[in-house]
Amino acid sequence: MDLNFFCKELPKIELHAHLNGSLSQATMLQLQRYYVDAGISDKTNTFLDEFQIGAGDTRNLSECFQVFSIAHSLTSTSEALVMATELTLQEFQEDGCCYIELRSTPRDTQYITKKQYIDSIIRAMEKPSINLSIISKLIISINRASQLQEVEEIADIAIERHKIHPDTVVGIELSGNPAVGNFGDFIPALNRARQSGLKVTLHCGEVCNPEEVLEMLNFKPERIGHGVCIHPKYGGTEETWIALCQSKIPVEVCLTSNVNTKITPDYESHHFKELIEAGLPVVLCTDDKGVFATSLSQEYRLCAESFGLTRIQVAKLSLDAAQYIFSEANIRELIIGKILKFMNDYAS
Ligand SMILES: CNc1ncnc2c1ncn2[C@@H]1O[C@H](COP(=O)(O)O)[C@@H](O)[C@H]1O
Ligand SMILES: [Zn+2]
Repeated sequence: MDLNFFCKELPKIELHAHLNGSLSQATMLQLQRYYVDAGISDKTNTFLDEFQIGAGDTRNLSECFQVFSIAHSLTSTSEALVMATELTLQEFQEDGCCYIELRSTPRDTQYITKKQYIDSIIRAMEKPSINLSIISKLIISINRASQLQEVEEIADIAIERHKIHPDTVVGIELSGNPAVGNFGDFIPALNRARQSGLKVTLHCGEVCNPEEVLEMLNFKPERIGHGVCIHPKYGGTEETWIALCQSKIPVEVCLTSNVNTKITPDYESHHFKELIEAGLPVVLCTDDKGVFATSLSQEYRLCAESFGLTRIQVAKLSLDAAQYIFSEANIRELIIGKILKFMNDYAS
């Protein structure tokens, strides 16, 4: 079986995808059309080209964060959010993804409140207007640039919505420009969310900041995103690496995101290798498939090619990912069944 085809057909699990960064060009065009038809848009139209950051792009990590405002201007109403969520879930499904934990940062817009923002995504996940078989869950994001009052407000919304929709709202996370804000300031809100039953994942080690990495690992999140600057070879220290190895916290690995934002020089020198060699749990993820022009199956293929993985090793990555989802055991069993069936069919 051709590797491309194998990676696409393999039932996969996406655990690190930002809604607004995941919008494809096709979805953005459809959203644009919706705004024009509804008579509520005059912006963004000419900027869609600037949304993609491919290999060789000269933007640095901080500059990359500016592109999200283009997507944000296309997800400012309830209808647009429902559309954006449904179309994105459909794309992941068509790429062979059977389970996704999509994440997004609630925003007050000209048209909706933060609560309405979250409720629109929940509605699209629980009662989609199109036929979707992919299992979808929501992780609510807090942006590191937010003021403390806003952080508490988002934690409150996450706690409240988790109570009403415990099977849909499964986690809370910290993201945004890693050069901004201090992790310590977010601990009280994250602790409250955790006490209410929400799982926690943190963007960790996207820039060199060993003190913060240690603080984050001490917090014992259920997962971390990226984990680049943890190994001494990549901007971490002996101490941060030992702390990660001892913690055994699963790392959401985003190969193309790290290469395109130039945190990692190329695929072959990605810290995926060190993580695997140390026996640490990893999950391949896309981060922002729209911004970085990738897909989950492409991430699997790139990983297989860069590190010389066999088909069984590739399938095992997806199977292992089932252990780190935020959903209950019954969902885990369901996904494991799908992946094992694929592996058995492939072997026979
Ligand atoms: C490239 N690495 C990254 N590092 C940190 N945060 C990132 C990110 N990529 C995306 N985001 C976070 O996700 C938001 C867009 O999706 P939502 O509006 O939440 O759906 C960005 O504004 C940023 O806060
Ligand atoms: Zn991310």
